[in-house]
Amino acid sequence: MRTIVVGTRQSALALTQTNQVIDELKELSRQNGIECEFELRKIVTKGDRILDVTLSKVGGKGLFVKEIEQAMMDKEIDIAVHSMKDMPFELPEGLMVGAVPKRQDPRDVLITKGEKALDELPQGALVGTSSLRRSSQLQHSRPDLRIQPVRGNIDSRLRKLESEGFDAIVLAAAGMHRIGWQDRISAYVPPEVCVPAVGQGALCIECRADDEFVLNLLSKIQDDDTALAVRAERSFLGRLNGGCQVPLGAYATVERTGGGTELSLTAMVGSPDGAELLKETLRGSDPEALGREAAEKLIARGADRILAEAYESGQIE
Ligand SMILES: NCc1[nH]cc(CCC(=O)O)c1CC(=O)O
Repeated sequence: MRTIVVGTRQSALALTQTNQVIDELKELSRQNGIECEFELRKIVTKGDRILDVTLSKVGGKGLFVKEIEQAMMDKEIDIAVHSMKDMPFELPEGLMVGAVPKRQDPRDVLITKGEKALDELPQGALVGTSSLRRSSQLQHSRPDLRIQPVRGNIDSRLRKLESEGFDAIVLAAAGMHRIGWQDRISAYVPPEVCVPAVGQGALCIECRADDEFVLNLLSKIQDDDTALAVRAERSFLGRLNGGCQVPLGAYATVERTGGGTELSLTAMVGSPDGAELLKETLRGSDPEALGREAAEKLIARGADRILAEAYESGQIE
């Protein structure tokens, strides 16, 4: 019987979402008569070892993913469960996205002291986020807000809400729901106000491209609509050169009509201070073409210049 070794980071979120996927895969393999067992292997990544350093100074997003991918190429592990939004645009040769399960809530949320929506925060409120995408869009609708970086895993960011005097911090709804802390969410920020990060709320199950057994198993957990939406969003990301330390976001939804599938993609690029905010919403049926088209429309309006300027001050989600 095949034992599938699942690599994971050790954060509360990584462990929880990996275990949730393993439970689902166990059930799906039983239903489909696929004989296998699962084993969890914890991996400490460079990103985890240097959680208090500004990530842009040490090389950016792939930091949470690279060592896990190396372990997969070395056959120490067979699959890994990542947050889709942490995935760099390009995967290493020999690895692939084996499946994209059904997406969780893609929205950003505010965690405040007391129940407060964005427009109820006091004048000049101190808001914690290290994401230029979030700061750009929040400052665009509330220029009075003071934004300050806050890093660390979800649990340490929540502690910093108290210890560092923030009026609010911004997190992804999906993470809070997955670890069962939805009660701490004070308000949901609508995607019209804050376009989510590319892939936010979705998971990526990565595997070796030649592992037929695993690919067959993973096909059972794939959600086709989520996979299509994420392809459109990531095509946009790829066309704008993939940097995730930059203020861009994209969110796609899928509608199945009688005739076929239609995607709607909203993409944004903004300056970190929110003074400039460009958005496009497009519809179409080819996810890659839609992402490219959105990028080209935004580039024609100056997105390249905004991103180049923001890159200098690069921070990270
Ligand atoms: N930036 C880190 C990160 N990567 C994935 C999530 C959880 C949400 C998701 O899976 O999209 C988070 C935390 C957050 O942004 O609040």
